[in-house]
Amino acid sequence: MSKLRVAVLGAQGRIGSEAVRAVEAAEDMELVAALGRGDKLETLAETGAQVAVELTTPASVMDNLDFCVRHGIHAVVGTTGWTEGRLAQLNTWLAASPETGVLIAPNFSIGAVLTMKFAQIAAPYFESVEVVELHHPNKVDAPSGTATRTAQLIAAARAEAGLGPQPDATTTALDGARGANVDGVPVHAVRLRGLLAHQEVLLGGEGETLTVRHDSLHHSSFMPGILLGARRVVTTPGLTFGLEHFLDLG
Ligand SMILES: NC(=O)C1=CN([C@@H]2O[C@H](COP(=O)(O)OP(=O)(O)OC[C@H]3O[C@@H](n4cnc5c(N)ncnc54)[C@H](OP(=O)(O)O)[C@@H]3O)[C@@H](O)[C@H]2O)C=CC1
Ligand SMILES: O=C(O)C1=N[C@H](C(=O)O)C[C@H](O)C1
Repeated sequence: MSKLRVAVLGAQGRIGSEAVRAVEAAEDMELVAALGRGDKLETLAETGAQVAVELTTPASVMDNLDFCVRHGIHAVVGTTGWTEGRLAQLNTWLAASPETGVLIAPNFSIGAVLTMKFAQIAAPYFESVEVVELHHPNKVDAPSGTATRTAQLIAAARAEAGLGPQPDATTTALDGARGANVDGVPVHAVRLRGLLAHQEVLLGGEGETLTVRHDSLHHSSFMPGILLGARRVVTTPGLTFGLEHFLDLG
C-alpha cells in the first residue's frame, strides 16, 4: 500500500520538530516536506503532499490554509487563535474545494481531549466553574486554545441544563484578577518556566468541589493525535473541529 504523503509546516518549532520525527517514524507515512518561515508553500504542491500538518503561529495559519485548501491538500491544524470570523473564512474556502478536509484540534493529547469531555459532563451539576491553564512562558497566545474550547463547551453544557450566571459577589477588582471571561466562564492563564502545557477545571457545588487536571509533560503527548488526524482527515471532507470527532469516546 502506498504511504500517506505528509508535510509539516512550522517544522523547526517546538511541536513541529517533534511532528517531523513522528511522521518520519510512522511506517504508513512519508515526510515529503518540512517547511519553516520563509519557505515556499509551492513546495507542498511540488512534492505531492496529501496532508499538511500546520503547527505555526496564529499570524501565519490562515495564509497557509488558504494555500492548502486551494490546492486540495488536506490539513491537520494544531495552531491556535481560532475565532468565529476565521472559521467562517475557512468554511468559505472549503466550500469551493468540497473534497478537501481540515481538522482543527485545540489539543492533540488524549488526556486533554478527555479533560474537555469530563468537564462537559460535570458542568451541569455544579454551580461554579473556572478554568486555569498553565504553560511555558514562550507561548504567544492567552488563554490557550484548549482552555478557550473547554470554557466554550462548559458554557454550552450549562446553558443546555438551564443554569444561569455563576455566583460572584466581586464588585471591585484589579484588571485581570478574575481572568478572561469566555462565555461566562472565567479562564486564568499562568506562564511559568519549567512548565509545558497543563490545565485544571475547578467545579464547585454546595459543600464539595471537583478538580479535573491534565498535564502534558512532553510534546510526544501530542503525536498520536496528530498521526491519527492525518490518517483520518483524508477521508473526512470539510471542517472538523476537535480531535474527539475522530475518537470513539461514547
Ligand atoms: N493543538 C495542540 O495539541 C498543540 C498546539 N500547539 C500550538 O501550535 C503552535 C506552535 O507552537 P510551538 O511549536 O510551541 O511554537 P514555536 O514558536 O516553537 O513554533 C512555531 C514555528 O512556526 C514557524 N513559522 C512561523 N510562521 C511560519 C510560516 N508561515 N510557515 C512555516 N513556519 C512558520 C516559526 O518560525 P520562526 O521561529 O522563524 O517564527 C516556528 O519555528 C501554537 O499555536 C501552539 O499553541 C502547540 C502544542 C500542542
Ligand atoms: O502552545 C502550546 O504549548 C500549546 N498550545 C495549545 C493550546 O493553546 O491549547 C495546546 C497545548 O496546550 C500546548
